[in-house]
Amino acid sequence: MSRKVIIAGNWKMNKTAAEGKALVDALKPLVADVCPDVADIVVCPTFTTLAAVIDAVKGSNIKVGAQNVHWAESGAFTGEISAAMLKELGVEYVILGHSERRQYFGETDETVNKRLKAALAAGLKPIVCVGELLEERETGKTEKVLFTQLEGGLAGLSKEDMAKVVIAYEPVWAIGTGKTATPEIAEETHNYIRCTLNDMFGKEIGEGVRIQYGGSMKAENAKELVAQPNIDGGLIGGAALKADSFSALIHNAIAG
Ligand SMILES: O=C(CO)COP(=O)(O)O
Repeated sequence: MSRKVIIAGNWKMNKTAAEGKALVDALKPLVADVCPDVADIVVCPTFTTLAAVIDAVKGSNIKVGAQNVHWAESGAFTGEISAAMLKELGVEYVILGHSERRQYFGETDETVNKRLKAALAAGLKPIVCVGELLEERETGKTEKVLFTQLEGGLAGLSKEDMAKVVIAYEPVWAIGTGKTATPEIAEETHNYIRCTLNDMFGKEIGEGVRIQYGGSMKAENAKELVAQPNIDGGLIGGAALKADSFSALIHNAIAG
């Protein structure tokens, strides 16, 4: 099954609204040649930068995602943002369960699952992150960890809902470290994720789910990674913070 490439920039806690607009203004002409049928290009700014970026991408092939969403519709949840609030702004995608949220903010598979259901109910397209720690890989626990994250994070989803979900495989040891998983290691793990999704939701759904790689992906390694049969794009941190490096990465990934 052919799956459309999806390259998403996770800006993390970087870029004010003015800086985000400047980045998108610089990126637009550099990626204007990328046909929307060939690849989805997404940028995921902070909540406070979303509105400026949504305005700046108008008329371009760049889509916008948020970095988190709360599961409740509204209520006494100081500091949180609902799915309806994101939808109203014009947000299309939302990153869920990033390892930094798991590590620093108490995110669990259960809360990822609640956020995921709220995002889907509101019509947002979720990017669900999974990935193992270095110690887990070194002690042979990678598949067990990924299975638990997928089983818990995707619990109770219908096939129809799963068809709308993107999975991001981000080995925690490769995030921001400059250490990329080799294309072989990444493909082996993506293949495991694909097989797990096939078992959970049936092949007709699992084979269609896009699985991004994330962790020190850059222009230099994007082509080889995305050339792997089960790697359908990337979730990019550092290399997405500059228009020229992100554009080069996107073009190389599409060539993969
Ligand atoms: O965490 C990431 C994207 O969500 C990856 O970050 P880096 O590309 O900076 O390693």
